[in-house]
Amino acid sequence: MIRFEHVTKRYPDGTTAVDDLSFEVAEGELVTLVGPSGCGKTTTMKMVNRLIEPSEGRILLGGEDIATLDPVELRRRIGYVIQQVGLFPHKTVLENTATVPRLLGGQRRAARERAAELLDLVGLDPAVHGDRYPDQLSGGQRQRVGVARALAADPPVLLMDEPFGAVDPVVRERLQSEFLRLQQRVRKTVLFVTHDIEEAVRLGDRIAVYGSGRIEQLDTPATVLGAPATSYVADFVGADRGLKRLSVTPIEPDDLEQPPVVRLDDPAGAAAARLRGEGARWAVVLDADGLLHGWVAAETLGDGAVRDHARRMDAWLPVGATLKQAFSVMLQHDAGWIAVLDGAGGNRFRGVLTPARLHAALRRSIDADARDVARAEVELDSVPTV
Ligand SMILES: Nc1ncnc2c1ncn2[C@@H]1O[C@H](COP(=O)(O)OP(=O)(O)OP(=O)(O)O)[C@@H](O)[C@H]1O
Repeated sequence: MIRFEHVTKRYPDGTTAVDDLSFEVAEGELVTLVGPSGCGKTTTMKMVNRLIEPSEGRILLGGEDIATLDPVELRRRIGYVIQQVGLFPHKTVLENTATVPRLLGGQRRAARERAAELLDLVGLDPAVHGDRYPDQLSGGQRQRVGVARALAADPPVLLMDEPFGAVDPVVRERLQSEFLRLQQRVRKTVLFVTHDIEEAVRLGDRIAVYGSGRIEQLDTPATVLGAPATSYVADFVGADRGLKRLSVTPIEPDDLEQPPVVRLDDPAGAAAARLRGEGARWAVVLDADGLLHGWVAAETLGDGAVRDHARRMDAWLPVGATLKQAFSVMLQHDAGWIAVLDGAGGNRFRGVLTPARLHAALRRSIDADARDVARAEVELDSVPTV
């Protein structure tokens, strides 16, 4: 979808900001460009919407060489979100968001309806925030308006340059989650610049780690963290990359422990006998529809039904959530285990994750990468030398 072919940018003063860059961002893919200040990320991005022209090489968008396109026409196909959002201060939030559809010749009413939909999509209530002016919003809210405005012309491509850089870490994390959810719905082709490796890991389908003017490694977050291609990348992603892996390793059904399961309406005596027989100290409790209710300790089971003794357990996660989320939910609920349910609204109970299982899952993912690296080394070794 976006393809860089041997792109170099040399500024008039002789600085080579980007040096012979070749890579591709697939349709619907989000690639984060990450690296230290001055390594050429912004230059790379601005060449895509022709705010900067390359010195050599070419960039293709949907197969077309962008040098042959009218820049204004090109920019209509590309949403652009930057840190200093650049909203019009004298226009309301709704008017700001509706600007581009209006410029494209849309009717006022249709443009405003579309703008309201977009504000809703980025988590702002048009009825509450639509008529405010930018200086009546928080920094995080302004960023959301920036994203809504970039989406207004429904461009297939989004360029985002440190869009969440100016907000505090808590708001930033929330904006990231919301943006991820949004991207799952709209599936734009996105180039996202950040100098924050955590953000790059969290958002990117793939990460491009920049050295000076060059990409040192372009791969999935798990591979960049697990098998850094060079010592530069290893240094950049940091010594705590094992911890960062938690945020990119999903919970898989095989990671789960299967404790005994009882139903709310089961007779307590029978449940107690069963748990004794299995040597189990507790069981997960499901309701009549098979949905998670909570848990019950074997020693508390007396008369009546399981429901008379069961305790509620609200901490759960869907299959596919990350180990970091699991760890965080465990800490938040001070729980020794958390239930894992089918995602996608199914909510069927799949098993539980314990700290021991979490550790095993982390090991599994590290070992898998170690095998990949070993395999790559064997392949390298088998290349004949002359
Ligand atoms: N107009 C210019 N003239 C000369 N050199 C420039 C110009 N713009 C950028 N540079 C240089 O090109 C290099 C890459 O700059 P660029 O803005 O792409 O980096 P970056 O990775 O986006 O940095 P940051 O994270 O600080 O924004 C830097 O050394 C910068 O000083």
